[in-house]
Amino acid sequence: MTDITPTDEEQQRVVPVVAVVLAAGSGVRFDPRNPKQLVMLGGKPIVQWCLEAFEHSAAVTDIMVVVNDRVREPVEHIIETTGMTKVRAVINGGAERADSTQAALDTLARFGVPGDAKILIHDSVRPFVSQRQIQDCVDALDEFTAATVADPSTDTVLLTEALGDRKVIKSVPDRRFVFRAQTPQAFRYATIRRAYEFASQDHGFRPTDDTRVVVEYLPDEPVAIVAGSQFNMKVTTPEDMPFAELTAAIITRTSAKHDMRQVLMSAIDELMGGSDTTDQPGAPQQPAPDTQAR
Ligand SMILES: Nc1ccn([C@@H]2O[C@H](COP(=O)(O)OP(=O)(O)OP(=O)(O)O)[C@@H](O)[C@H]2O)c(=O)n1
Ligand SMILES: C[C@](O)(CO)[C@H](O)COP(=O)(O)O
Repeated sequence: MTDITPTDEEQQRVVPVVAVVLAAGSGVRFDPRNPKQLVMLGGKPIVQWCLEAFEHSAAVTDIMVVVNDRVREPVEHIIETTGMTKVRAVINGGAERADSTQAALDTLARFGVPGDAKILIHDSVRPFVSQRQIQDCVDALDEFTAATVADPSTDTVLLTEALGDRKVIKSVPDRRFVFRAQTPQAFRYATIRRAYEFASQDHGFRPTDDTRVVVEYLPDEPVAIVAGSQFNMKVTTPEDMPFAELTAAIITRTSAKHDMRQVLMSAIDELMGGSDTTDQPGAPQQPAPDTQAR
């Protein structure tokens, strides 16, 4: 494992924390005529939920969005009209997910991002990433060079092989060790860059996520698991929409209640002569991690 213990001088420096939001997919399994990253969910496009989560994160310093020609204009419109301040670039992706990540890594190199920068790569179609998950990814990189949000499998997973024209079970992994990969997937820049350099020599390699690139090509670098949840779902097919709509409605309601409590507490605070009520019993609490106000 690479030694990433910072020197005193390095500790004084602010390490960039860059969120890369991948939105260059064509959503074939959803509806290729209707890019899913732009589909409205609880009153705003799916990609906007993700962008706002990173914009509001205290840990994230910069955001890069990876798009295709079809979605570029609407995505730029969202960034402009919502007044996001952390988006540094909207770049073109590639044919496959890994090509889009590669495009982001190349752009970061051109920007001169340091090797110890923390890079969080996120699917634009996982709208409900929580502030806790983002922060836990950032923190995990103080100990590891790679980490991924993942959710323990509640299903028993079957690994299969072909037998004639059927599939039969080859093995059944112990469920206690089985997790479902989610995003963000987080890396020190030098680590993910090196893994992708190796992968680029291997033309048949088609990873569906970024941690796999580290697992395959840098097997000595452990990839830490960060707690995910079922709410950090990916919108993959139209069947995912009812659950997504329900989750969006719950978050919007919780967030509205939270805002109302904030207004009331400030009013009370003013009436009481300006005492700080935010740390006292009954002071407004953050909504539960998975339903944090965005
Ligand atoms: N060439 C690609 C392919 C995917 N993605 C992004 O990576 C995430 C992966 O989610 P997935 O459900 O696989 O998205 P799509 O590739 O769009 O879906 P499909 O495989 O059904 O076409 C999405 O945010 C997608 O926009 C990307 O930026 N560039
Ligand atoms: C990165 C990912 O979201 C992890 O669950 C996933 O691998 C993305 O793409 P997929 O094509 O749906 O597997």
